[in-house]
Amino acid sequence: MNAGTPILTAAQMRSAEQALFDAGVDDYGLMEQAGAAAAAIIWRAGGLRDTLVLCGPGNNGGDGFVIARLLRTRGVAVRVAVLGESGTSSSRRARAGWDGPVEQLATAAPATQLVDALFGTGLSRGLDPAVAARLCDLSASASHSYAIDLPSGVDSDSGALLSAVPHFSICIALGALKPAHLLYPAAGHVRRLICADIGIPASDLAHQLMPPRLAAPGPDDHKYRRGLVAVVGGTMAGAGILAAQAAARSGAGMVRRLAADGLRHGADAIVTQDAQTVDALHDSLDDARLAAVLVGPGLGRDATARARLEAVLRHGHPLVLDADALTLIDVEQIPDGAILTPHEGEFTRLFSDLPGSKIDRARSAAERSGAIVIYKGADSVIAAPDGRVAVASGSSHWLSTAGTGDVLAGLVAGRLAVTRDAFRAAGEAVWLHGDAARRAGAAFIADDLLAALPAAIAARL
Ligand SMILES: NC(=O)C1=CN([C@@H]2O[C@H](COP(=O)(O)OP(=O)(O)OC[C@H]3O[C@@H](n4cnc5c(N)ncnc54)[C@H](O)[C@@H]3O)[C@@H](O)[C@H]2O)[C@@H](O)CC1
Ligand SMILES: [K+]
Repeated sequence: MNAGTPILTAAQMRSAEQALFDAGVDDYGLMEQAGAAAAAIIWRAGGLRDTLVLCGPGNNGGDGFVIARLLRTRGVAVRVAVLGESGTSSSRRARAGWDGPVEQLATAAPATQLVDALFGTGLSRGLDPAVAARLCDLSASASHSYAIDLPSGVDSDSGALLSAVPHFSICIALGALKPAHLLYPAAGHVRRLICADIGIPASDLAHQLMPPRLAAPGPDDHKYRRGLVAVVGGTMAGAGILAAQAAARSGAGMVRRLAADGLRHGADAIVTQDAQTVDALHDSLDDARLAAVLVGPGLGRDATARARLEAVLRHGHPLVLDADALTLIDVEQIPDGAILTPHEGEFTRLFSDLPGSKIDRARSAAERSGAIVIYKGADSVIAAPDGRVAVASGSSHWLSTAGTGDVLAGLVAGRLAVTRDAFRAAGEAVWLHGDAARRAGAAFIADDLLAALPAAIAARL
């Protein structure tokens, strides 16, 4: 998987900054660099619009003073309003560099553009209600608003809203992404996210999910080398058929649907095998060429479903567990290296007691189960047992419709068969699923994603 922009917690950000200072980087110099990067983005987006910069008491406020000074040198009509005194040496220096008037947040008049430099990663609790209300009012009066590093009031590590938070046109992340840039609800308060490079080294295991690089088949490829996928059917045939069709359009060489419902077809390219009985299912799974097996979509939750799941587990093929399989299985039964695709409810049933942010919980679940976990949602988090994490952003909210999970599960199985690398397959599948949704537009149904998949794949070759 391509390494995307790193995601750092507030503590990781502080140690990354400290490492720079230990290596001789001047701490005020870093603030100047951060402020200059942010000012350049605001200048490009906003030009000469009159601007109000809100500066808080910490280094986020310091960034605000640098931004104000630099915008003014470009001829922008800038005003500054503060909340309290500047409390760090760098922020005091930045404030001293601003030679314009300083207003108070409580009484400052609105402007066309608002720059929120009240709080960043140092926020420890929600804003005072009067301060939060003031921020929301000033933001509502502005036509464009910019959050410096983070919208003030969001918890950087979890993406929770600690107080009322307005919606921002642009959030300028400084040095690295923070979990709150990608995790909901905070992620929903920013229309556009830009990460400004200020020389923070990319050292962490968590990254934003990037567009994958896929390979087209070569001259020596054949259907088995490209990957044979089996989709285990159950009581609800439609879910398995959707998943099998997604697997068939994922780049895999061949897909078999091991049907429990007779021989109802989806696409003619999919081989449907009659595997109604557990014995027949065993026979079908007894094939060393199987590169990925998907079980769960439409499986059912009764004794027959459980027997089918246990048959699958006994064969030891590379596995994707989805939907009903995640409801039937216990954590200790999950084979090492399997891929799990839980939504919130399934995740909570399997791993109820895990603390922390969605990233923390996905990472702990992967470590505990030995599996690759795709913790689904508007902000899907992919975690591996070795600590690697990729977070997908910007997915279409139209995906919240029946059957899209079956399509994702089929895609995951297909990419697993192609790549034989579970973490990579998970990332590729989540990306392609999101891109297919973007291509499908509005009010689509799960079947429409299937039609969009070849173009999504072609775009990544
Ligand atoms: N270390 C550095 O030199 C750099 C820091 N950067 C900026 O610095 C920010 C982090 O700075 P800080 O650690 O100073 O933190 P913040 O500026 O986010 O805020 C910390 C201050 O706010 C107070 N505080 C926290 N929650 C509060 C609340 N709810 N109500 C009132 N006061 C509250 C704290 O006691 C502290 O005084 C980053 O987000 C980024 O904007 C960037 O300039 C890059 C360089
Ligand atoms: K801010």
